[in-house]
Amino acid sequence: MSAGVRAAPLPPASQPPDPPASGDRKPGIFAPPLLRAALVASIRKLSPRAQARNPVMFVVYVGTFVTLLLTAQAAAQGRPWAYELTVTALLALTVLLANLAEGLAEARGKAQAASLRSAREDVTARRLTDGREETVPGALLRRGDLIVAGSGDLIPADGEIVEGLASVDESAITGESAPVIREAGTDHSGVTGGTRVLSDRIVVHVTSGAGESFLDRMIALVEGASRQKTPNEIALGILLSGLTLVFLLATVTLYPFTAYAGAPAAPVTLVALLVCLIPTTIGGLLPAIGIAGMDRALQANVIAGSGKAVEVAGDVDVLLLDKTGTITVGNRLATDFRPLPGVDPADLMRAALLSSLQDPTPEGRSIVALARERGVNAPEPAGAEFVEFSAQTRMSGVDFVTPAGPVSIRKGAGSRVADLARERGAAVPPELTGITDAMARGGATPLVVVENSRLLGAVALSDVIKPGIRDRFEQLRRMGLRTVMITGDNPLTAAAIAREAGVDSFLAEATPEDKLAMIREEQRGGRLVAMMGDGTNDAPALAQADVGLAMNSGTQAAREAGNMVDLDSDPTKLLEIIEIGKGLLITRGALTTFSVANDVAKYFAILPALFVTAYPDLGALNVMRLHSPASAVLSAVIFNALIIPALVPLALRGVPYRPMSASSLLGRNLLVYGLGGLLLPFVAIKVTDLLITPLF
Ligand SMILES: Nc1ncnc2c1ncn2[C@@H]1O[C@H](COP(=O)(O)OP(=O)(O)OP(=O)(O)O)[C@@H](O)[C@H]1O
Ligand SMILES: [K+]
Ligand SMILES: [Mg+2]
Repeated sequence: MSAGVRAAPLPPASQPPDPPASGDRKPGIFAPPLLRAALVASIRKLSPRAQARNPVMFVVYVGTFVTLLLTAQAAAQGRPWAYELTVTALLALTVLLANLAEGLAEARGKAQAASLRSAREDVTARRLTDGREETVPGALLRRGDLIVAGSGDLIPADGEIVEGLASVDESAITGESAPVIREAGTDHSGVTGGTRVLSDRIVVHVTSGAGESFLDRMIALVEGASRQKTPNEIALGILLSGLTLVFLLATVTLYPFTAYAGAPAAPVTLVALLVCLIPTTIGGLLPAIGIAGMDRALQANVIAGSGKAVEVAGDVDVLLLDKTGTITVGNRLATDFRPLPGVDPADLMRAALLSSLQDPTPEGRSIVALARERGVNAPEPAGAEFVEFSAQTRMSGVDFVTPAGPVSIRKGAGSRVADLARERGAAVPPELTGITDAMARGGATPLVVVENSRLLGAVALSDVIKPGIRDRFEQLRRMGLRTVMITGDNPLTAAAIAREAGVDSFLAEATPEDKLAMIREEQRGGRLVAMMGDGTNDAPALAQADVGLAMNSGTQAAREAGNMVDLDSDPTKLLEIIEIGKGLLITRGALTTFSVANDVAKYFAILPALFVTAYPDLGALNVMRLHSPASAVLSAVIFNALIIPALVPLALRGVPYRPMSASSLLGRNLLVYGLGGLLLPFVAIKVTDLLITPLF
């Protein structure tokens, strides 16, 4: 198998566009092992320090102690205390259930991360010290170490290949069984701990020691120890704390009213009322929603550097995408040779072939294949010096010496090669633009070939638009995002592909510096920008973008510059990340709406019942006809506690949504979650009241 891979190396960037199904890594939300871990966590989170992180739930926490004291007081004074104790138990349950929601989210994230991590444990490493090889446990590796991995070896740590080339089985990380080629000095030099070398030998510069790989960092983030609140979470937290304060004042001022009416409300009842009124539902679910966003990124095989990165993805306004390999399949293949008038087609094909014999890009290899297919063959000239393609020069070629004199062949972007031909003293025939424009308008990339000072013609490189990409851009547009295609290709080809793919705009003949400038420009206009990349020259742009998704196969510089890494190295993953980010923000918004609507409804459900003794006239308002003030309060507190676990699946899976503009989405969610949140408590509290009435 490895021999086959070697004979026909796979272009590393041409993995299937569709991410592997992630269902196999997704355990059920209440799966027993997760539930057990979450239960333990929910007890551990009872410490005052953990509770103080969440102001809304902290009020419930303090309230529980207050009602406990009131229970003890009643018992000490010989009064009945069953009602007090029940309220205390229900408030404690509320705190525990909120902890459980967070614990479940953490357990899920940890389970996913652990299944990724298990691949890399107990690996031995062949470390190179002063040219000598020694075997050490993988856990002892440090950043900066050099290791050797040969055929069949597991790579013990994340790193960058500094010497050699190998085909690597990354299925342990990506779930993708096709081997990929990783090579020193290219944009595919990154290797990940836990993947296996199938053939050849590589020397790897370790970039993260034991416990500090991307994966380790993500596990720590999910585990909460190093989890920090995101800006949106902090803003919402302040809003919820404000609401809590308002309700606290409202509840406290109720007391004088009831006292004045001659039937002072019991302090326990006031605490219960307060807990029902403050936004405990969203307060309890908020951490779980944030963790779930990171979980979902991990399920998509994307490792996020922080929760903020995922969240920002949901707010992105502009998406910058590469053409070749992102919008198109990336296997740009030579499909035609078009000689200039007076040029023998065989001369064009021979020159194109010679200049490509050592060109390892898919473009170069396909030119060799097409020329041979058309019956042209030429051996590599002795002493040939290959000139590698670079995005700066947009050319590649070969120089060699024949008995007749030196020969210099270049092939590349039309404008660059025409300039070069002029420099070499050639006149550029007017027919050349006709040939290249015709190719470009059809969406192909023309490569112009020049031999010494003679222009020969052009090679057409055709690429195929990825299936389904048009629909995805359409979806993004409906969500209010703008897509911009950036390409090193000429404007005509760019325009043709842009039109076919349905992107909003494009930037052609772009250098890596242009990318960075464009991101800055958008950001100056107050927009959030997402981009993906894999090369060292993408690193500045990845660092500048608000969401920078680096390919795992990319260089170390790119992986460190971005704030996310895609283990599948699939450029279209950016679209998925944006959907995950949007899902996170929408879920948080929907559950906040639901929670606040709930609280309002509870207010109207309980108050009339409370005051009916003091003000019998309020009986008319008591539309729910609850059994008694005590049963009304208990029903509301029971509902308030149980709604938290009931919404855990929604919080973790995310609110289902269809791509649409922010305003129509807001309208729709207000209707579903606002109206639903208003009505549900009435029904649920009435049913609970009926169920517990026999106990009175
Ligand atoms: N192997 C090659 N040899 C010579 N010229 C090439 C080769 N590959 C590409 N080119 C030329 O260089 C141009 C720029 O290539 P570059 O990789 O920077 O951008 P691209 O692949 O066209 O677009 P994208 O930025 O979307 O990947 C191409 O449009 C083509 O004209
Ligand atoms: K509440
Ligand atoms: Mg390219």
